[in-house]
Amino acid sequence: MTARVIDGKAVARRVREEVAAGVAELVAAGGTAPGLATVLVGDDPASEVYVRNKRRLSVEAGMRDLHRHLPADAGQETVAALVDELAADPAVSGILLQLPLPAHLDADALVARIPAAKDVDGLTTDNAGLLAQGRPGLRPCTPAGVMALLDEYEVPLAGAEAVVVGRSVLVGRPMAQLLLARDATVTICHSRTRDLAEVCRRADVLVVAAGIPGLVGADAVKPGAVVVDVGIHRGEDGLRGDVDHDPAAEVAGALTPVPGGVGPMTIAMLLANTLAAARAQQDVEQGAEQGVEQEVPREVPA
Ligand SMILES: Nc1nc2c(c(=O)[nH]1)N[C@@H](CN(C=O)c1ccc(C(=O)N[C@@H](CCC(=O)O)C(=O)O)cc1)CN2
Ligand SMILES: [Mg+2]
Repeated sequence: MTARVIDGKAVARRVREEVAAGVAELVAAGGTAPGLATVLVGDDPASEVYVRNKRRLSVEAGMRDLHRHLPADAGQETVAALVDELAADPAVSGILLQLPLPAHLDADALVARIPAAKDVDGLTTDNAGLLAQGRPGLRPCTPAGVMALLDEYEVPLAGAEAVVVGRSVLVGRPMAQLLLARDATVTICHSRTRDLAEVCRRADVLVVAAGIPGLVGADAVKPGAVVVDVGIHRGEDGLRGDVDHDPAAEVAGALTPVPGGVGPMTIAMLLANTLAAARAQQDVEQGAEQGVEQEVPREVPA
């Protein structure tokens, strides 16, 4: 068997087109184009590429690029002051603090300063708490992108065995919550899991976000399973993921490639979150003008 290729590039393009149509509709209805503030601290080459792509694609979707760049030696107070300034700026719909930050900075403390309504990365404890409680909120972009791919390919989730390898705040934990919200039976694996391959082989849906190149081989894949590879590693012969692709493709029913799988979805979902945040903020402003007491509506992007 050779696995069906899950084409993240194509799905991401379609999501971005839908977001662009949503932005145009918001503006045509008298609203303001969403403003995305990407914040890059330092000059990590991979982060520079990701932020450049986020900016380019946000502009292509009709958004305003409110990018800010700080030097690698910017102190905690300086970054905190910038986040506070963006938080207070009504032109800013969404704030994205590109990770990883230089090691001398306390990333958690900085993320905590982002208002939940502008947290287009879905990383604040407010948005994580809403997700944990199964309530609407802004969702982390990579796991939201994985869910959009699974839906696009009509992967059944209710009652399915889902295994997530990795427990990061950015991917593994929210991924497990999103699958749980869709009634999958979810297992989270990590560096201390005994017999990883055996646990993975139970999965109808296997999501690998461990950050270890080629960690998951064909022996860890149930025949016919849907395998989603979140890893991205730069080697001498190009990019590779956490899954040993070619052998796994002989066993899986469907598999995401690296590149061209989950990566492009991360940016597409960021744009969807930014549009949702802008809509919610502009609804609130209209509500306030009409004297209506209204809580910030937090939409779950498609
Ligand atoms: N604040 C955040 N920081 C980081 C996040 C995030 O979601 N929020 N995720 C990753 C990096 N990331 C976005 O920031 C990201 C990674 C990969 C891609 C992507 O399109 N990958 C392509 C390959 C691109 C290449 O050639 O390098 C692919 O897989 O096809 C987009 C975004 C860590 N930081
Ligand atoms: Mg630190």
